[in-house]
Amino acid sequence: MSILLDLSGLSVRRNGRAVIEGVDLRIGAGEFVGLLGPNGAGKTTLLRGALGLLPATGHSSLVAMGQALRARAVAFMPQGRDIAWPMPVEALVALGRIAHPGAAGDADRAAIERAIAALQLEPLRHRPATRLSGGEQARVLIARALAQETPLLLADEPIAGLDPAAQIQVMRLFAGLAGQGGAVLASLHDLGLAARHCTRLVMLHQGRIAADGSPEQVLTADNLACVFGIRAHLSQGADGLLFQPLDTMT
Ligand SMILES: Nc1ncnc2c1ncn2[C@@H]1O[C@H](COP(=O)(O)OP(=O)(O)OP(=O)(O)O)[C@@H](O)[C@H]1O
Repeated sequence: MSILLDLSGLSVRRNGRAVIEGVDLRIGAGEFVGLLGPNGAGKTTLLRGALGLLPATGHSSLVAMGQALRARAVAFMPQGRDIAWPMPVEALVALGRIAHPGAAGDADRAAIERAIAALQLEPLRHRPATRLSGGEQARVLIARALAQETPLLLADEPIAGLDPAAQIQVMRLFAGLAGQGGAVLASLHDLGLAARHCTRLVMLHQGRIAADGSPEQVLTADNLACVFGIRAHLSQGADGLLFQPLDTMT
């Protein structure tokens, strides 16, 4: 399995406080990894530190490769959905091709069309992106990241604010990217969708990895109680894993 992300001893401080501490994480081709953790656990900080968007100590293969190679190795969908300019949806998706010199060639056009089709944006393609709903804007930003056609995608809460059908479509899309030999690392709060669609889960707790493995290995009663403070039920149904939160521990 070729390794597309290699972090070792990655630590990030914010405001003088250690927010990510000594994270070791290797992600290989074929993996769709859900990055889980309660609010403030450090998911965004870990993603941004791995990308070199926040100063970090330790090793990140993405930082080590330098900016030019990185733009072809990884795409990033940030948590913030701010779209500043009223450019048409298809022009915004096309920005994903900036790392590929010779923009507007056939390969670029094809990549943009694939991304628009994957996120079902055809009816919106000529609309100014600033005049879309929050969920529609999220789909446009996922499409921009997909148009980059990198082997690795990092996505920070990509399905937040999407309706149930769009959430499932995006999770299937990411699983498909992994199935075709890419890799996806996505922070997620929906543990049910994470359990059903991710090949592997990484659970962060106070800046450290508390659990890393298959959904069954990670979503244990002990981990859910200790890290999330909830009681929940995980079972194997006819359609796959079913996760049901039941109550808080307090
Ligand atoms: N700009 C900042 N300056 C200082 N501390 C910050 C800053 N941004 C975040 N933090 C702190 O870093 C810690 C981790 O935040 P981070 O955003 O990485 O968490 P998260 O797991 O992504 O949370 P959420 O699920 O709420 O998005 C939190 O304690 C947060 O208060």
